[in-house]
Amino acid sequence: MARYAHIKDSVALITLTNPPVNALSAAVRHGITESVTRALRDPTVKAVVLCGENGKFCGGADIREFAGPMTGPAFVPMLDDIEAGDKPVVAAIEGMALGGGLELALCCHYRIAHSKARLGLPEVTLGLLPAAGGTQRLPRLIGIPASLELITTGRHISAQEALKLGIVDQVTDKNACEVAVEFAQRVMDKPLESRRVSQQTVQCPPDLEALLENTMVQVKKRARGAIAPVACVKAVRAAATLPYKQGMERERDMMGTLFNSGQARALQYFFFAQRAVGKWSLPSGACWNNTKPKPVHRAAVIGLGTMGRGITVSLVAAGVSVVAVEVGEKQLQAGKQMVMAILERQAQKKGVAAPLDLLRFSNNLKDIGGVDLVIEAVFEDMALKKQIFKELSSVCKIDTLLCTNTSGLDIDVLASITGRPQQVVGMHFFAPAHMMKLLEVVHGRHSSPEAVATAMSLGKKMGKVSVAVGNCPGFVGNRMLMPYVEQANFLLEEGATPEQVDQALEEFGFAMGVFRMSDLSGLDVGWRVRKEAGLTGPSVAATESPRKRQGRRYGPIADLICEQGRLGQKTGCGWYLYDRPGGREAKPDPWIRRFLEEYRTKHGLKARAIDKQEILDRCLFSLINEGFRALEDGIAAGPEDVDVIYVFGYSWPRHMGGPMFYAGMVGLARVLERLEHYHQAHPDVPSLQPSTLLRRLVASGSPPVQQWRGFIKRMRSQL
Ligand SMILES: CC(C)(COP(=O)(O)OP(=O)(O)OC[C@H]1O[C@@H](n2cnc3c(N)ncnc32)[C@H](O)[C@@H]1OP(=O)(O)O)[C@@H](O)C(=O)NCCC(=O)NCCSC(=O)C[C@@H](O)CCCCCCCCCCCCC(=O)O
Repeated sequence: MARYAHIKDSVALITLTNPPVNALSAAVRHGITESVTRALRDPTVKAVVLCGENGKFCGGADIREFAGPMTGPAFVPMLDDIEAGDKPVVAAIEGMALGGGLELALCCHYRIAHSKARLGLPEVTLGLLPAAGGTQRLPRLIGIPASLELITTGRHISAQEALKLGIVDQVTDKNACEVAVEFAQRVMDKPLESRRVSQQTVQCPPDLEALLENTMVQVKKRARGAIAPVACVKAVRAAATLPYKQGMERERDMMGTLFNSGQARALQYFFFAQRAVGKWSLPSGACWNNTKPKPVHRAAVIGLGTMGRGITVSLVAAGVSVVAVEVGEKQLQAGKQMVMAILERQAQKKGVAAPLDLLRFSNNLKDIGGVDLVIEAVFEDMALKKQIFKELSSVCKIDTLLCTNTSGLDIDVLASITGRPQQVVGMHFFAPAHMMKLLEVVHGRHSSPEAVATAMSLGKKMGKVSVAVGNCPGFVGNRMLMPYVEQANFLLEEGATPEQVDQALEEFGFAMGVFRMSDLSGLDVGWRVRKEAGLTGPSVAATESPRKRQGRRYGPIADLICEQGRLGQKTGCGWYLYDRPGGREAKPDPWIRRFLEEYRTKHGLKARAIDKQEILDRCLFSLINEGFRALEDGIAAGPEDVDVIYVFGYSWPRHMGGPMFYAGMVGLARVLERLEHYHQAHPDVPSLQPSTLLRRLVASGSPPVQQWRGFIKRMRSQL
């Protein structure tokens, strides 16, 4: 796990060998300890170079080991011994030095980085802090302000930035290992005292207290209840105010708390969940490693509204040449201006030229004949989309992939309009599409594995986290959102206010509560969907009770609000009041309060006090229940898919792992019991009826979320 070689007469070369990222597993730590001891004892060795196999220095501690009891050499004494040794140790950083990997480099006396290497202390993203001396050594090396920023965000930086900050001593375009060996030969006789970072004093800025306090306020605001960023600030404070040894004690104590926390478990689960969703598979057995994607060099985007603009920007930014089509001249010009402005802003930030040569605008569908892939992003109207797909199948070359950005309409219906249903897939982006990381790739009944592979790989190229999902109304994300929104509406009928519901959800960790989110995206979006579904509008029979649809409870409040022209931020009022149309600051609206009182009186409803727990239980558990149903139906392949969708697409707090992980944390039996309780109280609300999968999991002793895929497979094969 660490290879030892004696080279150039006087240099010991120690290579970490634990593919794919040379993580510091117990075996690797054994290897390092043994090799360093050997080098320090060998009188013919005058200097040591530490590097990683396959051009990767080290990706940090082995995260998988955190799930069980830690064995093997402890990190801190191992690193302290390297630093205290009497022979210079040079870290040759290629690929990455992250987390424990960077901490390993920080205890070396010199650091040489390859120009393409990335460095960082991302422990905070795993619910931890850099507990192998990172919080104490980094501030001594680069000062408090830069350390605070790097440790609390977990940001990866380039070798060039690391050089500027003083983290590395040299950056090279050559083989970093060879450069480090030459470097080691030059410094082998130099004194080491000044090179031991732990022995240096921390340079504190004069306004230290204000800086720490200010950072704490910012971090708490961003953290939405996450505890690790707060601990990171406290650990850096310890570096600034305490001697090294005491600082290390603070670091260890805080790590002890974080290490065993539910948040750390959730974030570490989520790290692997993100990687698991890339390994997609279809019911046919086709999957990520047996299907080759087609290259996409030229694409077309149809429709230059909010979605089309964001998709165009993302494609161009990924190096794909795009023809953006919009039929109306006014919309075309407005879209063109916006797309170019965003691309120019992005390029300015990076200090490069905007790739405008990749971009063409047209008002004629015939201009897209030669593209490899089309993404339709017009208004959410089935008739319009059908007409476009019909045209696309006649103007596009025979092997062009036809994709739709629908947020929930039936992919199979669109595919059936074309003469090439196997080449139709959904690419459901989230607004704003150039910022949001999530992409649902929807496979229809006829979608070919190659079409799915191409959309998945294009999504990755565009910097998205692509999740393959099945075809059903709302796919995974919006399907689960329906019962969540429905419960929030019912809570208003029963006595809650929008701000009370939102406050409970925001305290839970959502960036925005359901009503503020709805105001932001526009209340007309859901209104249109409900009209299409025949739940409201002229298709509803006059004899139908306003609070019942097809024998089920229905909450018409959102429809009534829309009928008043209150469509959210864009109209200056929705569930909240804004200072102007397009305003952002939501204020409670006395009009809504009055409206709700009158509504309840009209329908003979008596308002009751509703507590935070009931709000959370009903909104979250109904959403989770639908997640179980999506798993049961095979629409989502595994709980990781659902969780990644919710964290990246719907701002579910990452430190809660995602809805399915959260259900496991709360206890599946409790989720089941609460759903049963609320379903008994509201028998006319089917979304509260516990799903079969949830019942079966509970009956099987509530296995951990990591085992659900196997369980679901077995459950399906027994049906
Ligand atoms: C490294 C990457 C940037 C590479 O990205 P890339 O896109 O190229 O590849 P993938 O992301 O797909 O990864 C490939 C493959 O590798 C797996 N993997 C990656 N990194 C790790 C890792 N660190 N450990 C394990 N496995 C890893 C990944 O899962 C993929 O495999 P798969 O099968 O899933 O496809 C990118 O991967 C990346 O960003 N990695 C994570 C980097 C990171 O976050 N590093 C920090 C790790 S945490 C750490 O280092 C902590 C240190 O500070 C040490 C602290 C010492 C703590 C000691 C414990 C003390 C306990 C005290 C408490 C006890 C209290 C008590 O109970 O008494």
